Amino acid sequence: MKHPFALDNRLGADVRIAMILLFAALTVVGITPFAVMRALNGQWLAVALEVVMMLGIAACAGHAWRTRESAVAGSIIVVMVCTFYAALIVVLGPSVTPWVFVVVMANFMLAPRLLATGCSTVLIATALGMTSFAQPAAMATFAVASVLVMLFAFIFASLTEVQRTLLESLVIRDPLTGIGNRRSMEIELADALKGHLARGEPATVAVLDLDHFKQVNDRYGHDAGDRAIKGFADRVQACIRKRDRVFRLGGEEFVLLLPGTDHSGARVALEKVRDAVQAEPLVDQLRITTSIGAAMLEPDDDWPRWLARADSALYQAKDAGRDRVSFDGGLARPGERRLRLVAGRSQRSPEDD
Ligand SMILES: Nc1nc2c(ncn2[C@@H]2O[C@H](COP(=O)(O)OP(=O)(O)OP(=O)(O)O)[C@@H](O)[C@H]2O)c(=O)[nH]1
Repeated sequence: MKHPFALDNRLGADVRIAMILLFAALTVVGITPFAVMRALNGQWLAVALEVVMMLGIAACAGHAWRTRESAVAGSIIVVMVCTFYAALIVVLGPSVTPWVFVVVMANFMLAPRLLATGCSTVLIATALGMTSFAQPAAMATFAVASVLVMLFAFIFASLTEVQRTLLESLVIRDPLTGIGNRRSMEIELADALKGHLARGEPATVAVLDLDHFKQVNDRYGHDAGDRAIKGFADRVQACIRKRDRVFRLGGEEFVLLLPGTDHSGARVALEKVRDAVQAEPLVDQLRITTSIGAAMLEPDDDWPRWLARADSALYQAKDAGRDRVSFDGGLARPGERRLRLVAGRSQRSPEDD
């Protein structure tokens, strides 16, 4: 199964792929004239190193573009470029040493900070050890300048990472409960559906709705209602397996994804959740029950249909008296359930509660 917050990976991967493509393009534009010049001077070893490096970068960029797998491609480029530049410094001497600054900056944009720091340190050490500087002061200047560039790049990469994490959490997390929001549910449900259908594994999705929640707000205030919603999310998370996922769909409605779980397994898991919710007050002395509708994945499902079947079952649970688990596929045929879903939404009134 994919990472719980698949969108995190997508955001990160897209930025890194953009950096890899930019780096590949700039490398070709920046290095080709030097390679031509060296070819004219007969420096064939250096030309060979530069051409092989450009081809390697282009291959990694192409792989990243095709597969959207940016992390490995970025790391390979960093190791490769540092190795080739260390070799070029040995072959060509001080004339290529200034490129170290560019490579160090690029390292932190393409690879994780630890790898970038390691490779940059090795490159700087090689440049210091293999370059014959005119004076000790020139060597000291190069050493200090390159370490400062590495430090700035490290700090910049760290700040970018912090901002990316913040952005991710704004995009995919529900701010009240801290669990995944509707957007992350859509991504994970689509991924789970594809994976489970391909492997022929069962999976169940459930829609959970707090009962008579309007009365909670009306009697105890919106703040108590908010705390109850948060308490509910915590309670559900505490009694599900690690690979199960819970999302807040909106309001007092939640979605629970149970991968690798068939009808009987889901029945046990969902009864456990239902029981845990009503067993203790969610907030202050407030005891709330929950109704749950569930649907097992069927071969011709897409994720909205799968979810709609669970939602339809939720209305059966509500109609049957609440505080219960209902499975899709009971009384009505699919067409009828869909009609119930639409009608149920618009016709329910507070008096029903
Ligand atoms: N405190 C709080 N209340 C919310 C939030 N989102 C939705 N609600 C309230 O949840 C209530 C949902 O009410 P209804 O959809 O009528 O359902 P219900 O009262 O739970 O009744 P049943 O679902 O039929 O058992 C409404 O009063 C909403 O204002 C929220 O984020 N915080």
